[in-house]
Amino acid sequence: MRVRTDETGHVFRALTIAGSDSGGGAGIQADLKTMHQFGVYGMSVVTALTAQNTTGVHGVMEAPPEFVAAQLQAVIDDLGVDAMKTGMLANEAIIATVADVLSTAATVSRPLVIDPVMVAKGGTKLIDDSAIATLRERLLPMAALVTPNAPETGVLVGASVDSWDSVHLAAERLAQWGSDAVVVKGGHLDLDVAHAEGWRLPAASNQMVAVDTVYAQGTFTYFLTPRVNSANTHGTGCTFSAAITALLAGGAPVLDAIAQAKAFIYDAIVRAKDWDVGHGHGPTDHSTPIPVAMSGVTPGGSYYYDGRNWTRVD
Ligand SMILES: Nc1ncnc2c1ncn2[C@@H]1O[C@H](COP(=O)(O)OP(=O)(O)OP(=O)(O)O)[C@@H](O)[C@H]1O
Ligand SMILES: Cc1ncc(COP(=O)(O)O)c(N)n1
Repeated sequence: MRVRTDETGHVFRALTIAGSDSGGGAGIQADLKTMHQFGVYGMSVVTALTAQNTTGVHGVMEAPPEFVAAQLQAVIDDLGVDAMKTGMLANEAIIATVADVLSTAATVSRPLVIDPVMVAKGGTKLIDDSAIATLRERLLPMAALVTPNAPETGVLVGASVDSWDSVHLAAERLAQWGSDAVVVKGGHLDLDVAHAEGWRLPAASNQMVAVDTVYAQGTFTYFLTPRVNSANTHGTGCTFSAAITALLAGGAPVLDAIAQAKAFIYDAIVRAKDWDVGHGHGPTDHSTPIPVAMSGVTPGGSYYYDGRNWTRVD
């Protein structure tokens, strides 16, 4: 994909502030591959190195907070940022440093997506427990969007998220911390929500859906795809939030960006379903073609993507 520009020749730039995954499926590597695929110039601030592969995280080395600040300042001072995301932030000192730098830079006016990465697939913690409050108090108020999965949502609001009602309640509570929008990702949620919501899913669908629930300005909007039965889902959360960030860098409205990113991650999981990359949870296919944009998503609607088209199902 060629780098995209606007009519004045401005190259769209996106920044990821995250950890390195030596296995290339998640973290900084997934983010940069995804941004590149969306035609956006990607930049990175590395918070931690992980010795990681598809079987798990075998070691972590955190960057000194001053060096995270130095990377961030270097990018902001010279290249400029149209949208940015955070992933693995590792500890409280790094979170406070990122918040300090962003709140003094003009960059803070750019959309910030927070993917509150907490635990890797194999169970290794990627952030200290003591850092959660700082993330909530310092970073969420700056966010255009926060993208927790169900367990992360539960940790952030201090209540378990394991029923359809609890998803709604938690999304509302999370928004009170100041993020303009919240998406509770449904990769970990195996609920019969289609039935609960009365969605009219296409007859061909097997009703097993992965639902992402968006809460913004007092309204819930839902994005659904079939649930893919695959072991290769390493880095889905990183890839999804990086795609949203790339689209925001190009000026897309947040709901349209979430829809297109949701279609992208679905296609990327489907394309990598039978891959034999590694012996554990393999990566998704970051070279997936960009799915058609769905512009003008109506807040409050429910939308289903089947790998080709979006259908309104509410
Ligand atoms: N099996 C699946 N089939 C279809 N979509 C999925 C599947 N698993 C995850 N997704 C989608 O991928 C995106 C990331 O969701 P998920 O809840 O898995 O995030 P995550 O927990 O941060 O990622 P990970 O589980 O890799 O740490 C969401 O849009 C979600 O709906
Ligand atoms: C460095 C790093 N960052 C994030 C994740 C989680 O990835 P995801 O939630 O996308 O699977 C990971 N495993 N490693």
